[in-house]
Amino acid sequence: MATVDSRVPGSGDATARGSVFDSPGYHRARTAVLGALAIIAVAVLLAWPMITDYYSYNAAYYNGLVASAAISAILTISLNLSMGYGGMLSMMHSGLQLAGGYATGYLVVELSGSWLLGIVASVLVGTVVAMLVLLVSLRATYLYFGMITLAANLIVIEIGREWDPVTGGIVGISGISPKLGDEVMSKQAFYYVVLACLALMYVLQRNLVRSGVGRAAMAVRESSDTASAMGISPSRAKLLLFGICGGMAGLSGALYALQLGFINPDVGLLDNGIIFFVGLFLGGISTLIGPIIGVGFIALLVELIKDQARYTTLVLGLLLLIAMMVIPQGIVGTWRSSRMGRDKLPELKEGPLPDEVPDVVPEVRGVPEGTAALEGSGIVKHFGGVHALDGVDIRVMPGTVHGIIGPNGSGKSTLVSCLTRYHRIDAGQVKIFGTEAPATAHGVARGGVTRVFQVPHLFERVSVLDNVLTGMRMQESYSWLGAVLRSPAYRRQDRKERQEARELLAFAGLAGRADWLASSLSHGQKRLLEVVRAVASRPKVLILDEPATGLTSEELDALGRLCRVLRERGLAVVLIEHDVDFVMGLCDELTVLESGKVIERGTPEKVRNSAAVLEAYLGRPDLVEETS
Ligand SMILES: Nc1ncnc2c1ncn2[C@@H]1O[C@H](COP(=O)(O)OP(=O)(O)OP(=O)(O)O)[C@@H](O)[C@H]1O
Repeated sequence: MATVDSRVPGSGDATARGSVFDSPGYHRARTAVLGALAIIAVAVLLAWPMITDYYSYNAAYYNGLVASAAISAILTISLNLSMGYGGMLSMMHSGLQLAGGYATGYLVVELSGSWLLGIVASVLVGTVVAMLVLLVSLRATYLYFGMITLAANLIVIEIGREWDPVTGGIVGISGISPKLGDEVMSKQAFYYVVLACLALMYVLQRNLVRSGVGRAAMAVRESSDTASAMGISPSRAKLLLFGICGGMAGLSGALYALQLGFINPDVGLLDNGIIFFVGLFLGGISTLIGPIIGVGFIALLVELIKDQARYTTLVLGLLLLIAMMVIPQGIVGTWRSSRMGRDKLPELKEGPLPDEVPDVVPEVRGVPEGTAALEGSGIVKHFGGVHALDGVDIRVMPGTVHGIIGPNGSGKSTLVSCLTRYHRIDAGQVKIFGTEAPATAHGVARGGVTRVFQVPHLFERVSVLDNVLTGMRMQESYSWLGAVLRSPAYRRQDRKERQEARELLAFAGLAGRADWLASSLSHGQKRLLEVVRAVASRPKVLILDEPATGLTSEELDALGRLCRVLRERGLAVVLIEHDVDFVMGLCDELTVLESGKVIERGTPEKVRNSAAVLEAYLGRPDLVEETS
């Protein structure tokens, strides 16, 4: 799932046409200029040791300056992954850097190990510490997670101060140097090591963010309920991402210790972490290049005011304040959302809906005769004194559209939440194709039951296409390492998924919107997109909670057509809906609830004529007659 910054063009007003910024010529020129600037920047960085050697008596100082900025950029990329893409407020990044620094320091100085081994150890230590902290705070919300990481940061510093034999106590460890054979590596050679690490971490971040692994993490950031409905385990997604962030922070700690030759508890102090936060927000959080640009800018600024060093903190504070007030999306985010920086949207191609059903639409065959796709027996759910469900039985057969109707507050959504394990049931049993349903919501999704919520739960800040791709997460077989290394298997699957996602969008009449931000869609299109995303997860049972609300007649047709296709393909579709015409025209069977109890079940014909329904559900037989 890419974010606004990285690839997704435009926002709501992106339809504006006619200005020079929308012309293909401008976009070609912009790409050429940005490409040239990137090449110049890389060339300057690569030639930096030679440049400083030639122009300065103090080459080592200027060399070290850029190396330090690069090390900070690595840590800021890690912070970006955690806070920006993962939505996890981390206040322990300087502590992770410290832990990484200790690992290298101990290995190189105390155990006389190689610096390369030290780096590996630092990455491991950073990963383990981050994962441990995440494990104890799995249920913590954004702010509480932040406070737990703050506590963890203090603990790491304190351990550093007290664990003398390993950390050297208050004094720390000194004499940490990268050696090649018996010789200490030159500053220039080490500069290139740091640069290579930064390039690697940038690529790691980019590949991760653009893969299903990144999309899963961002889905959890947006809504863990929705992510669960896609079969994504929020805990696993967070653990993986924060573990990777910890490894990166550990790496920056190793490089820090190797560059300066020492590590002590002060490195972990939050004061030292401020530069990473300022760099991240100034450059642009949730943007790929933002952390590097932000940190680079600050490094330059700090150097320019070094004669007034006592004002550095004040300047950084003011800079952050101004950035937040003037460019809250940071330099890169602001550029990307400006007319100059925005990508050109493809022309909208609104044609007739394609007739051919895309292959990605799932198919369910070979279910033993009489086996229900989804079955709830004796479901009881109380919220305190409210008896939301009181012994509800429901059997949804494959290859049918099953409607659940009833007046407001009758328990329809609660029933669905119980069947999909979003609610813990007080009594009863849930079965999927005859087998006891898994205990967790994402387990149920993995068992083939996907749910679309009553209140839209789209991933608004990403593209329409990326929303659909997130739905495909369950089918992705590559590992995070495969995604980072862009293995052939990953690239094959990625290509296939993108093609399938576009076909599915076209089938639902959203072809022209694939590259739009989800937030820029109309209400009806959003609802439709949610259904498409759910279909992309290839469910065997699809539950739609009031999907028709706010849809235009064309969108309603597209939704009805999709539901019929799913039924033909053997899926069970569960439909909660107040639009009586839509329900009666589409459903094979209905379950009618009232005050948490089933008052009728059967064909639309039977329900339409049921006295209990006329009386209890509508309370207005005249209305039913009108709609029949
Ligand atoms: N989390 C909750 N806490 C307390 N009460 C709840 C909760 N969720 C639902 N209820 C109550 O349970 C009952 C059933 O609610 P539910 O939302 O399932 O009804 P519904 O049939 O889906 O209604 P609607 O058609 O308005 O969506 C209502 O009385 C509602 O107030």
